[in-house]
Amino acid sequence: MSDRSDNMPRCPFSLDRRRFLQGLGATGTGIAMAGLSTSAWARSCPADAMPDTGPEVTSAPTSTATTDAYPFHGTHQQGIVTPRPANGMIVACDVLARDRDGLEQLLRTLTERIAFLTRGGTYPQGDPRYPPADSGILGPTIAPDGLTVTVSLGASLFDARFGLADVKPRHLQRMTGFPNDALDPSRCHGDMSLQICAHTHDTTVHALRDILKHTPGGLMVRWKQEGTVPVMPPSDTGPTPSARNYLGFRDGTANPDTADTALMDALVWTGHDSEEPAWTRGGSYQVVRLIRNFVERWDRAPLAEQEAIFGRRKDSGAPLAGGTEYDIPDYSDDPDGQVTPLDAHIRLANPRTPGFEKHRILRRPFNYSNAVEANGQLDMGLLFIVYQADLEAGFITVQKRLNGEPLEEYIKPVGGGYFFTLPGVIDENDFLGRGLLEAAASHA
Ligand SMILES: C=CC1=C(C)c2cc3[nH]c(cc4nc(cc5[nH]c(cc1n2)c(C)c5CCC(=O)O)C(CCC(=O)O)=C4C)c(C)c3C=C
Ligand SMILES: [Fe+2]
Repeated sequence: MSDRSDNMPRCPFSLDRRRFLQGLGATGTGIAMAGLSTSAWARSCPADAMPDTGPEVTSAPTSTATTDAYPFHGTHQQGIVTPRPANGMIVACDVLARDRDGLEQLLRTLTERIAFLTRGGTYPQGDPRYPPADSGILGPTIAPDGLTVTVSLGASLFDARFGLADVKPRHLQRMTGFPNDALDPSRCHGDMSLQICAHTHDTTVHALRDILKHTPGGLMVRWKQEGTVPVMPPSDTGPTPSARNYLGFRDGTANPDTADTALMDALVWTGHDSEEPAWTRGGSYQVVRLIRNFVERWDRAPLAEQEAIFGRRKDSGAPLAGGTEYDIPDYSDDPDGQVTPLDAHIRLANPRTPGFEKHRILRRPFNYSNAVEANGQLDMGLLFIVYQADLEAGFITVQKRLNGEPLEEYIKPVGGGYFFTLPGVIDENDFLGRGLLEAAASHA
């Protein structure tokens, strides 16, 4: 029994509370049903049950995690033009908050947790009568480890619940299937996506568990996909270093150069279009696609066919016309596709014709390897993540061009969603989504 006698809602992590939630069934739904706001819950937590968000890391981390840290505050969120680390995951969530105040509380909590997790720090031991402040999977000192957590919103968040319809990003829509898709509804859409990336896998898992622990009644995970990319040697000179995908080809080669800020303003960051709501400036459209690779079939396909399908050499990643990986393909002297087939993946995705520049997208994919299918086939593929300033001009245009490509014999999109990545958090007084909520309030 608890020794508390006041009428305040108890700390969400107390034993009593946990039993209460178990009795209700699903954690988040239970809280929502019980009519408790996350803010009331947060207020009821004793200070020593909450992590210390103050000091920078001073002691050496206990794991192999690194002390690389990306600054949290800025015009844009991290995790978009940030170099792709070895581990990434997308967690699509439904928002359980019941009104705009609850949504604001959720966004403020996310801001506070992500600011802490990406900076790192040490947790207090706390009162043993309460659950520990942290899962403990990284030890007592949390190293930043190159962690980025990128928060994006799905079209469903702009339904009637929060009164945000009037300020929805212009192109944000529910993802619909393309001809080769076999979308599994349980792996599609979501009110919010969290892209969590770091050098080590444990850091991403720790961040997710921390965020979920601090947002009871605010978020419920809908689906999740983890992925990895091989770490590339420093000798790699590409603008966004490529890494081999599970079809054995170098992936990322022809990405737009993330160091070119004018190019990023044109291709990746939203808000340069006067028809978008002003609050979207500094955000980006995020597309997530879970694309299964039929690796058993692929591994039996001739090398020449594989290279013709992509339009690149498998060993070096160079265009079929020759040169080295980062040489820009030129199709002008190959109008009939004698060297690079007209339906090669890279030629369809970017024909390099005048005016096509505006359709370029920033790809940030990870390879995934899940369990085994019932028929014994490996469930492997690409956690395809792309960012663009304009969803229609970017992914949707490029995917329509790719519809029917020869690669489709070896791939099957099975899930994903469209999201809008919120602009960055400027300083300590700002929080994720502040501009959106202020715009909605002034529209009312
Ligand atoms: C709708 C956009 C795209 C989807 C979906 C997509 C799936 C997909 N791609 C690969 C592997 C490679 N893609 C490569 C290049 C490339 N792909 C897209 C777009 C989509 N890919 C673009 C825009 C480009 C760049 C084209 C260019 O500008 O030349 C390459 C070549 C190397 C590289 O540039 O990264 C590979 C390899 C897989 C396996 C896949 C789905 C499973
Ligand atoms: Fe591709």
